[in-house]
Formats: sequence, C-alpha cells, structure tokens
Amino acid sequence: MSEEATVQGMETHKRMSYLHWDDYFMATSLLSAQRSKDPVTQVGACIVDSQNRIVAIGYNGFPRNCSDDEFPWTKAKKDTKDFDPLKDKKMYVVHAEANAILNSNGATLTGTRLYTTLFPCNECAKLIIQSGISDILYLSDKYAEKPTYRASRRMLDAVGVGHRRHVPKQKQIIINFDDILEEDPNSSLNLNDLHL
Ligand SMILES: O=c1ccn([C@H]2C[C@H](O)[C@@H](COP(=O)(O)O)O2)c(=O)[nH]1
Ligand SMILES: [Zn+2]
Repeated sequence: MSEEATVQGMETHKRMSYLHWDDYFMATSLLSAQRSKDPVTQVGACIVDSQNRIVAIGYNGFPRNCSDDEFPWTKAKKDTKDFDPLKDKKMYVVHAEANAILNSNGATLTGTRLYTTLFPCNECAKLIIQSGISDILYLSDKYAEKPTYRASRRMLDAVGVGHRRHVPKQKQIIINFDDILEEDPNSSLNLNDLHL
C-alpha cells in the first residue's frame, strides 16, 4: 500500500514522506554550500532556534566585494621555492559558520543549533562559543586529525557545546524543477530554453 492514502484520487491522510527536521536543516546547509566558489570544499551552515526557525545561513566565500575572479582559490604549497602565502585562499575566505553568524543580523543566538556540512575549525569554534550556540550537527569530519580541528574540539568540549555527526534519515533529496513545472498547466517555461 502506498504511503499516502487515496480515495477516488483524493489524498485523505497526511503525507508521510515529509522531511525530518534535522535532514531539512542539513539539506539547507548543503544547498547553501552549492553557492560556494571553492573548487575543493564547499561548506554550508544553517543556524536554527529552539522553535525550529532558521535564523541564518551561510557558505564559505570571499568577503563582500572581494572578487571571486581576482582573489585566489588555490592553496599555496609551503615547501615550494615560489611559495607565496598571499596566493592562498585561506588568507581571504570567510568560513561558512562565520558567515552564518554574521548573517544573523544581531539576533540572539543563545541556545541555537548550528548545522554545518563540515566540522568547524578552531576559528569558527571561537565564534560559535562566543555567540552562544549550544549544539553543532555536522556531516563531514574529514579534517578531524588536523591541529586546528583538534583545537576546535578541545574548546567545544571544554565549554560544553554539543557536537554530533548528523546521520541522515533519507539517503537523498531530489530537487527537480521540471517536476513542479510539469504539473503546472499555466507554466510557459520550458527548462530546455534556460541558458545555464
Ligand atoms: O570551519 C570551516 C573550515 C573550513 N571552511 C572552508 C574554508 C575553505 O574554503 C574550505 C576548506 O578548503 P580545503 O581546500 O578543503 O582546505 O572550507 C569553512 O567554511 N569552515
Ligand atoms: Zn572555520
């Protein structure tokens, strides 16, 4: 039997395949990460209050008006003879968590949860602690062994900011603009006409 009960083509029961809150907020972070121009790691973050309202979102990128085409997206290699620290993206990138906190526009973040696609670094951990965020849910912890991430964990543990890896309830969430347009008889938009 299908999840949505149907009588004569009319849905009579609530839809059961709706998104779980945590998947919803992590998916929001992932969607936000899609805005990032970083060719290696795209990070998205979403801050949510105790009533499950999104307070702010952010992704990793250069500061406002610092051109994505002028500043470097490369990682400068330390042990090479032409090493130039000014050619390293880390000098310029604002991290996703920092952008989310800045985007909260002064709202109180005490007791909020942060959903992030990557476990936060030490600099982000400082901001998270100072802003009063009380819990972190993350997806990837790919840099766990690096000193900056160990320092982050150390600070978060010292002050009791919770952190756990989010285990998605759903394997995937598909967003297909075509589906919406196809069921709209008034849509004159044909996705094949879009210039992407
Ligand atoms: O807490 C964090 C840590 C890192 N980021 C961003 C900063 C960079 O744009 C990438 C990491 O790049 P790699 O090439 O994988 O080192 O992730 C962040 O937003 N938040
Ligand atoms: Zn960071």
